[in-house]
Amino acid sequence: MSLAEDVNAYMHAHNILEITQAAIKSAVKQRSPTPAQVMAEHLLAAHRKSQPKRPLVAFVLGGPGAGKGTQCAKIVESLGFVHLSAGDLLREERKSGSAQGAMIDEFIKEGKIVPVEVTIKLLLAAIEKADRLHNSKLFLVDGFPRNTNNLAGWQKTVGDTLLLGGVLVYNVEERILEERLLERGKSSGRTDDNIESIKKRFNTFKSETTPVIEYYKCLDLVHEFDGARSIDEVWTDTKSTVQAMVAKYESEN
Ligand SMILES: Nc1ncnc2c1ncn2[C@@H]1O[C@H](COP(=O)(O)OP(=O)(O)OP(=O)(O)O)[C@@H](O)[C@H]1O
Ligand SMILES: O=c1ccn([C@@H]2O[C@H](COP(=O)(O)O)[C@@H](O)[C@H]2O)c(=O)[nH]1
Repeated sequence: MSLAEDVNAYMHAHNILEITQAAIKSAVKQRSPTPAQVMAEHLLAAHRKSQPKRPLVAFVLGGPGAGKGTQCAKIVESLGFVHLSAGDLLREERKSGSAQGAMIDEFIKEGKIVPVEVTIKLLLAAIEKADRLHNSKLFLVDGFPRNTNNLAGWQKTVGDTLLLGGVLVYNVEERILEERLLERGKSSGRTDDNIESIKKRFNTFKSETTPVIEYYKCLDLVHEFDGARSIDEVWTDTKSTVQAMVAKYESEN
């Protein structure tokens, strides 16, 4: 085969003429003074659309008792996300009775952050299972990343294989959080819904989780909510934010 034939065959096999013509059309349509830029953007968008969809992840953060789980349940019900609570996964793992289970138990009671390798392994296994069994593409990761070590672990292990659409952050003052958690503690059976653990969890949130939120603010990924309002008021804002996040994801992927 000659070089010209080879080139022709390649162009035909990969629709290069059609792709290039569409890029040229979009530059001409816009009468852009920078056609190369418009064409490059068009080609990139076309490439992204042709790739298999990366799952979308939204992190959900806020102090203990801020209403993360409550809002996540509503997002699942109304917008079809899969909810993965890092705390729930750790509590489930704790039941295993292994040495790791005992370690998790101790960390939870003390309000300390479990080593990132343990949490990421549980999160990724749950994401892979939901993707494989139900082709789920929308995930809420609730209560993670809890500190900068979690953040680094996520970036190293997950990188760009999942698309971070945003970080939902619920702000509530400690006085209200304490009331909510003590009330929840009457029936939750959680070993950390007592005043000693609650104080420790507040300290961990302030010293370790706040820097993570600040980091994502710098990337313009944070959506903050006043979580002290009624559940329905918080939901109204949450819903419109998450709907916009999904719409952007669907249009770009
Ligand atoms: N907006 C709200 N107003 C009043 N009570 C609320 C509100 N949101 C949640 N609650 C109640 O506060 C308690 C804590 O809520 P939730 O479990 O959703 O918080 P969380 O942030 O997931 O907590 P944690 O981090 O400890 O798991 C629950 O008993 C819940 O019913
Ligand atoms: O990424 C995480 C998430 C949670 N933990 C530990 O679990 C408890 C309870 O978490 P909730 O989100 O309130 O259910 C938390 O205080 C940590 O001890 C963790 O280590 N890493």
